[in-house]
Amino acid sequence: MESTDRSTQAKAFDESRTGVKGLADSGITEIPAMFRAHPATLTCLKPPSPPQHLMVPTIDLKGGSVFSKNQQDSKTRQRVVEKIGDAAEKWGFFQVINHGIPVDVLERMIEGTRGFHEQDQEAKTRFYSRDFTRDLYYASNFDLYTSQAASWRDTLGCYMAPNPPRLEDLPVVCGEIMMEYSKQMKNLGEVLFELLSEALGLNPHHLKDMDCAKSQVMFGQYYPPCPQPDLTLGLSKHTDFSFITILLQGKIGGLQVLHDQYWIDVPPVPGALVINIGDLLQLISNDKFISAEHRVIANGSSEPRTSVVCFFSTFMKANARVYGPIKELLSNENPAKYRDFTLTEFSNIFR
Ligand SMILES: O=C(O)CCC(=O)C(=O)O
Ligand SMILES: [Fe+2]
Repeated sequence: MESTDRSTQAKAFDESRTGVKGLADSGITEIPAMFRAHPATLTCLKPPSPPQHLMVPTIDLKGGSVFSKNQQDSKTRQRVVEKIGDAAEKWGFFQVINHGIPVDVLERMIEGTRGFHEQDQEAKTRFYSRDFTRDLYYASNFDLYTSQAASWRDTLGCYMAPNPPRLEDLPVVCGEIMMEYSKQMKNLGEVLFELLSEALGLNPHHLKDMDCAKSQVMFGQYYPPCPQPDLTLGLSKHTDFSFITILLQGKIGGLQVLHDQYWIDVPPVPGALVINIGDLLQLISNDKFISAEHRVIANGSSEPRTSVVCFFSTFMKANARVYGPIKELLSNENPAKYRDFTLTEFSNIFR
């Protein structure tokens, strides 16, 4: 496709403000050319099957033992710390169960997100924006004008912390559950940063004291059924610009992580949350933990796929705070692999 065609199509799509859901609802049987992925990407969608034993680790946080400071639970906690450290080093991804967040909160968050994307177009379009520094926006494809091909997905984005939005500024259909879910994410995030600090051999408060748990951005991702799922992606391969990311997937799979040259499915596990290490934690851990590439294949089912992503990150907001490899982790044998960056510099690179 000519690049001018591509940008004309992208502009018309953008100006329609109806997102990919609008295209899917119009009943098209072929996806527009601007969504067709490059042949090399498409080949990569049919990779050789990975060996059976390669599975993203699932870690049981066993409520009480990880959350309490009880002495007799310290052995269980130590084992959890080891498993988390191992997963963060080798995979950059793991799932957690028994994390303490009630199932009904997870379900209501998925339903709320779906409700946002499935409400009347007018109710949604008033939030439509390509200014991703805004506190709240609904849009399709952050990189609409720059990517090789667009992806089959719409997004509701919101900065939730440290300055939470006002309930009255949030969409009615999902505002309350977003506020509640964000509090739950803060609590779980703090527990995870404690465990990750210990896994790095640091005191449990180290990462929290560096403000890793302070900023939160939430994405309500919506992947409508795609008429030609073999020709595009739901979300192209990327790493996350965050310290960590907590992902809630609905019932429909599609998330894959790149591990040992294989694309490995991360199947939805009822009640579980997926945790992944982002670029910022890879940087401050001096590559001890890895920010793994991942992607979402286009949704070939007849139901929409919904996921809720909570990034511990300032994302596109300007922030002068400086981060570099943690000094306590460095030695003659392990010199710093990165220089110090401000978060603003980092987000410009990411952009
Ligand atoms: O929807 C998903 O399962 C993954 C989303 C994701 O990777 C992201 O938003 O960065
Ligand atoms: Fe991601």
